[in-house]
Amino acid sequence: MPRTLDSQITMEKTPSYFVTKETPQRISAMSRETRLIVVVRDPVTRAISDYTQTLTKAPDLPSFQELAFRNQTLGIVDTSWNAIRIGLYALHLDNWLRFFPLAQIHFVSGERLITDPAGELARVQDFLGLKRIVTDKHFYFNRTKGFPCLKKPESSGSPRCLGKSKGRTHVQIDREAIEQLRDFYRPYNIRFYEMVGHDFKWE
Ligand SMILES: Nc1ncnc2c1ncn2[C@@H]1O[C@H](COP(=O)(O)OS(=O)(=O)O)[C@@H](OP(=O)(O)O)[C@H]1O
Repeated sequence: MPRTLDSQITMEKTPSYFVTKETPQRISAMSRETRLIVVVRDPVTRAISDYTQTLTKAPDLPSFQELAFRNQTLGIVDTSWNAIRIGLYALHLDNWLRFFPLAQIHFVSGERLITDPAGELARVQDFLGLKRIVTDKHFYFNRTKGFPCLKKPESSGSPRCLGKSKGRTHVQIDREAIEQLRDFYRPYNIRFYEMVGHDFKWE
């Protein structure tokens, strides 16, 4: 980690941290004061997004259903497939809570990050004890991209959207498989809402 002054915050972003068993212990050994920010979205949409992303790198991949279910007729989900396992937020959080208090972990809603980026960023800034510098005026909705993008500060530069790999059109998955996955995730989601004290309304 780079050195920082008292007035600075070091930030590091690695999506796999939240779901890697050894990470909480390692981060805690480095600094118990670390604050953690996790972006979570509906685990069913997340799994489809994950699959869509993998498919661009490996077009011969088996179908989503083949990977997601051990037995689709019986509705048995394959929790060993990463795209499914990552969405079991309550289980990953259990692991973190052995090393960090909940007050040091902030969950950003992936859905609201799209519909209300400034609102989500306000909560992140509050969590980090920062002044609310990033506000509504820093975002605009880009119709071509279909997502909010960053306006560049007043005079300099041009607007900045996230790259092509963010916000891809998802692979179409049949209704039945989606319902089966919703049923599968429901108890884990409810437990997660209870643990963090917030209902993300994934249904
Ligand atoms: N402003 C803006 N622009 C574009 N995309 C946005 C934005 N805000 C959130 N998102 C959502 O971010 C999703 C991609 O992020 P990832 O978590 O896959 O990124 S990472 O690869 O883990 O770094 C990506 O998921 P997909 O839509 O499934 O591609 C987006 O829905």
